[in-house]
Amino acid sequence: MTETTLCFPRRTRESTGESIEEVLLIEKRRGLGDGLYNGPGGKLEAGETPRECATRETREEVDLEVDPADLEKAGELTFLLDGERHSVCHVFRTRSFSGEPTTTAEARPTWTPVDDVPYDQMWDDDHLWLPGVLEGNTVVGDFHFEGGKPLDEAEFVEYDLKWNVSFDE
Ligand SMILES: COc1nc(N)nc2c1ncn2[C@H]1C[C@H](O)[C@@H](COP(=O)(O)OP(=O)(O)OP(=O)(O)O)O1
Repeated sequence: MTETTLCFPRRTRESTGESIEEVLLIEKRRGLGDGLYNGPGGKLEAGETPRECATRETREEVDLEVDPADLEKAGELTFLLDGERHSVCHVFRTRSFSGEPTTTAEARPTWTPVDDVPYDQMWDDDHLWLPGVLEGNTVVGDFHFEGGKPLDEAEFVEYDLKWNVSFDE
């Protein structure tokens, strides 16, 4: 069972008198979920906390600096494959970052209006939990996939969600 992270940087952009709420998404260019839109993130390395992992992955994937202490835990998602726990993903959001997101070999970043998130080009479970997370809620979820590895070729079959949970981290 693997622990992973996702980080969703947020900003409010002013444009011709309008405030536009945006989230930084990446188009993943390799690895699990290649070709899908997601937040920056990846697997925890030995000795790393989820916050440290989210910070490192955001730097490595899009060259954006976030401080682990500025990350707000927004979700804990368990992905099950054929009844076995495949991975647990710690989801963070933040409005505090420095630098400009940059395309790397791993990811192509795009500031995306929260009303225009391309759920049809994301993992099948994302439309169930990401809108609530982008509205400021917290969530714990179990997502069941079937059909064998890799996870991104398996079929999403069912889920269970609990909203507005508290996280100690
Ligand atoms: C199953 O649904 C998923 N939804 C979303 N939104 N994100 C997911 C799902 N399953 C996995 N992920 C995320 C979790 C991680 O951020 C990445 C996968 O990370 P992994 O580490 O396995 O893949 P790589 O980026 O190739 O590896 P590195 O850690 O070496 O960067 O997908």
